[in-house]
Amino acid sequence: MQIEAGALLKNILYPSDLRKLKDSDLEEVCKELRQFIIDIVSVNGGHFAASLGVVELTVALHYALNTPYDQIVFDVGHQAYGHKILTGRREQFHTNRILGGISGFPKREESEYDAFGVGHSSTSISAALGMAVASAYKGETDRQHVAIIGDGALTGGMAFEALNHAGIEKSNLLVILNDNCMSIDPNVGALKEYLTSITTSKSYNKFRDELISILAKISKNGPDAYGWAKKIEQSIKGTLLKNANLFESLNFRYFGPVDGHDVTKLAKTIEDLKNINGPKLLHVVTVKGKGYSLAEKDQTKWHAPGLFDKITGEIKKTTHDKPQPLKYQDVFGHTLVELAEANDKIMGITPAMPSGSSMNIMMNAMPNRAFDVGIAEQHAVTFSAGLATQGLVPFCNIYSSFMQRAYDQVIHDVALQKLNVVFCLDRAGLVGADGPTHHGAYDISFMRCVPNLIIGAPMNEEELRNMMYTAQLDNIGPFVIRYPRGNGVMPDWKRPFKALPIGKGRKLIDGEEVAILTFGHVGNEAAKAIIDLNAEGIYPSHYDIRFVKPLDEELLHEVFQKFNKVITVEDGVLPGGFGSAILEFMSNHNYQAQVIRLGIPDEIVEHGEQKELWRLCNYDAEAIVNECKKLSKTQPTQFQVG
Ligand SMILES: Cc1ncc(C[n+]2csc(CCOP(=O)(O)OP(=O)(O)O)c2C)c(N)n1
Ligand SMILES: CC(=O)[C@@H](O)[C@H](O)COP(=O)(O)O
Ligand SMILES: [Mg+2]
Repeated sequence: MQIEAGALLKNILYPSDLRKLKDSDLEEVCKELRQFIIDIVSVNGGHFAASLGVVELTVALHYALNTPYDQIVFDVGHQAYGHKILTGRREQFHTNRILGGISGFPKREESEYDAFGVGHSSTSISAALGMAVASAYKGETDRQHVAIIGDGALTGGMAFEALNHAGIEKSNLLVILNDNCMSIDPNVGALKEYLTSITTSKSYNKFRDELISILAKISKNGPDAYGWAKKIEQSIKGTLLKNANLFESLNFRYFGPVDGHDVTKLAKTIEDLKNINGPKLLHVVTVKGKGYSLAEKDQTKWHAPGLFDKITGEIKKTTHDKPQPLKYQDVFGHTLVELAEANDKIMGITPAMPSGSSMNIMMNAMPNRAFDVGIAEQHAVTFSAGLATQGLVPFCNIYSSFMQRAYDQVIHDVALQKLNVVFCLDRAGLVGADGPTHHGAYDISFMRCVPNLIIGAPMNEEELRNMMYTAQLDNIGPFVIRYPRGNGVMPDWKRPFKALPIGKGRKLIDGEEVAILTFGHVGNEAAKAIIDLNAEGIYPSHYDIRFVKPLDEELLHEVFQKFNKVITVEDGVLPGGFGSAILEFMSNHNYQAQVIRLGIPDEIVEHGEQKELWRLCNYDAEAIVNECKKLSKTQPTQFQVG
């Protein structure tokens, strides 16, 4: 749906158009931009509050800088909607996150204004520093490089690795810290408390604005003046902050905190900072959800609210004929509390996703036993390992794609030491509208090759509960449980716990001619397919393999002794995945069969609705029906592997 932009915004196709306006027009541009974001996100969905919070910052940056020559790197990128609208994509913005439409995150192939592809957090300072160093090397002394990083993203270790490096480079790097005291949930940690303390330091704030513009003016007048400027700055800051500013200690010149909603002042400040060389950090204070009062009040809910009525603020429920089963994440959250009530060794850990993972259920019920450690996946894993060394049973819940960050920790700190950490990988498989940065595509492949791991995927809520129950029973070493984004399939999910035999699958349907082997929730697609196939007189067997490691060899011998036509289905990449594990088994035991592997192909899968993507990747019920029909017609003269 096309939505009309305001009178000024309508004439801004690119930042060069914005730069033709007077600075007295900027406030109106912000108003129109904010309204445009509200209009489209309310009918289209997507990330909301973060983009509203940086409207002024975005306008000021494109006004003061010479983009795309000057480069802006957004951290995470969920706040870049204003940037997209101002940089040639206003007319496509209604396709945001829709199959075939523009991406919800900055993406290099989409626009030359998107200096760096993002989605995962805490990368902006490293990337912008790389660009700044490259520019210096190429003699592009006039080029500006800006990293915009939120206070949440700054809790990620990578951001500190980059600050540490940038502090000794002379490159022209501006880090803008967008401080709104929020991650998706309220931001956490000592750093957050530190930022609050400098934001509220009255004595320092008194001097800040004057200091920035005086420095910029003096700096412009040559190297001597620059030396004087530095001295004045150091003595003022030294007195006021007693050399205690974290960023100053890392050789950054620290400016701020400034009001992130005063667009003209922001534009002037950014203009001034262009004249100050070396690494510098501008601390900007904003309100997440600014300009939409409901979002300002409940920032977590409005981080990505789904569709809503922009007038009443009512969030629209997806309409279904009958009540939907619970989301897997909620089954996890409630089950964890139930288990923790009975087992006082259980602890909960999430790196910055309390609401997304439903770890907040345990955090509310047992605040001393559940931790949000910030956007710090590596730390989350090794912290869990530490807990496990003391006989506790940590349930460390990490989205599959964010777990990519902590791979060495899984191997070095958990698997090698055979520690009883339970990894719950939420959002495993294709996640939908967030797209390739967030698809939990790789975990089966990258986990399967690590010794000592047990890796299971529940086909439904009852199985998830039983896997979680089994994982905490005995000290059985690291246990990975992967499950998808979205709803389960059982209305009555809360069934009594049963211990599962580790490495044992189950035969769900005893059929003939073709065996369908599934791993996890995709088993439900096979179940649907089998109903359709039966109607056409085709009766395949269905095995829910449950554990990709260790594999149920006994069950697989049964399969390959009976069938020479096999389909494997998984919600993960085919290279090295579940189907590959089955091929390895066949090869190890000299079985020959025609095997069709269905799953995510060896290519980047873009954004779209989950079901659309399953269709596109050919592993939904329809695909299983088609492949099964093809197989059942084939009379193999020669065995093939597909
Ligand atoms: C590595 C990684 N872990 C977790 C996330 C999920 N995530 C996306 S945005 C966000 C909060 C970011 O907070 P902040 O940087 O302060 O931005 P704000 O939303 O406040 O503008 C989190 C935790 C992510 N994108 N990447
Ligand atoms: C930007 C980001 O990384 C998160 O906001 C992510 O989009 C959350 O995904 P879910 O909606 O699946 O929790
Ligand atoms: Mg924040």
